Amino acid sequence: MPHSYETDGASIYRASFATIRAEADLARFTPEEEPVAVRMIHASGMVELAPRIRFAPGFAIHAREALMRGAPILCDARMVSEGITRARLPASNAVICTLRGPEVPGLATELGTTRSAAALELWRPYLQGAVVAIGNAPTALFHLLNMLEDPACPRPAAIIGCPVGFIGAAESKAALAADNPVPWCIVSGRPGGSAMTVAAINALAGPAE
Ligand SMILES: C/C1=C2N=C(/C=C3N=C(/C(C)=C4\N[C@@](C)([C@@H]5N=C1[C@](C)(CCC(=O)O)[C@H]5CC(=O)O)[C@@](C)(CC(=O)O)[C@@H]4CCC(=O)O)[C@@](C)(CC(=O)O)[C@@H]\3CCC(=O)O)C(C)(C)[C@@H]/2CCC(=O)O
Repeated sequence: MPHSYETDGASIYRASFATIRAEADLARFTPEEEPVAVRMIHASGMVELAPRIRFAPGFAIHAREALMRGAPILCDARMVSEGITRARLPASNAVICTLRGPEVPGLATELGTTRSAAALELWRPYLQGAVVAIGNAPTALFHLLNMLEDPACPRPAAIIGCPVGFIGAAESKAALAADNPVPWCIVSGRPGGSAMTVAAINALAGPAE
């Protein structure tokens, strides 16, 4: 007997968002933050994620305005850059991931760090006013914070810092929230990942559902 299931994509999205709004505690989010949190929960399948999603004051407004102005989106991993829905971007924004640049392995050896962290050195020409999306590598987020300690380093408009894992993820996100270099969004603790980070960008880029 064939399985019966919902086949309409738009209906699936509608039902998902309605379920999240019925089950997750979203009361503390501002109207600008709420659609971002909903889409991050949607990408993770976990309404329990809500208390871990944290925004610096004004993050959602700053990030959305930057995207509207045409800011580039700087991604730590291809899983992030590939996931961004180009049709939602308000200004045909450039989506940049430098991880596979031919110079990156050598740079990583020279700097004594991971390729994910070294690749951020290639962000410098694009960093001013950009929207940063770090969804995989804790070392990338730590490296960005170290770069931003230099007052001469260009400032992004907003940072989504949601690396995942057991080594450095919680610590790098706590450091971002504590250092407060520019408006940020984090998922506190070990959870995070490319999918949640992409979801945050896709929410900021397009209309609220
Ligand atoms: C230690 C690393 C971690 N990776 C994690 C989780 C995932 N990574 C995937 C993939 C395919 C990639 N991870 C790399 C970024 C690679 N991962 C690392 C590094 C060794 C170090 C980064 C760090 O610690 O900050 C990193 C390599 C590097 O030198 O920077 C990747 C580039 C490896 C590669 O293929 O060469 C690659 C990213 C490719 C891309 O998208 O461009 C996973 C899919 C794992 C898998 O294949 O099984 C998964 C994706 C998670 C996600 O949602 O993004 C961790 C858990 C983040 C981990 C760091 C923390 C830890 O606790 O270990």
